[in-house]
Amino acid sequence: MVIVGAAIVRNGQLLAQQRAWPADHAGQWELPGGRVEDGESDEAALARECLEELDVAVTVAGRVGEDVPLPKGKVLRIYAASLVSAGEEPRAVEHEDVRWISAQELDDLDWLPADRVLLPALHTLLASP
Ligand SMILES: Nc1nc2c([nH]c(=O)n2[C@H]2C[C@H](O)[C@@H](COP(=O)(O)OP(=O)(O)OP(=O)(O)O)O2)c(=O)[nH]1
Repeated sequence: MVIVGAAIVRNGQLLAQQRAWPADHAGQWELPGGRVEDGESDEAALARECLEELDVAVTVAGRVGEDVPLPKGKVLRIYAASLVSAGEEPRAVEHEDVRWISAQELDDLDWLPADRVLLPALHTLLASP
């Protein structure tokens, strides 16, 4: 099963969201996203999840890093993305918090373990023009 995540970048900053649940992951940070449903493309799943979780429309671009294995045979797959309307402010619909993160702050966040594996690729993404 594929879990897709969106690396949404605006003005050199990455959008991260803080989990409100389950208890053992509450407070930890992740990228917006979720499970790809049957018959759904990765891109469509990302667009749907960003609308549900952040109430924003996104444009999905290329892959970021490699698939990261998750427990129970799942994989985490990240795509670069951008807001359709750059001025629109994402809001935490079902999360504790949502925040724009600079490259300097990236390593200091308490990321979910799989996301930590992707930090080098996320640094590369933020460094690219
Ligand atoms: N969305 C997201 N999930 C992540 C990331 N890193 C990571 O390990 N995960 C894990 C946490 C969860 O076990 C799983 C995604 O679950 P989810 O609860 O966000 O997805 P979902 O809404 O589609 O799941 P569900 O309610 O259908 O069970 O992937 C990440 O960066 N973003």
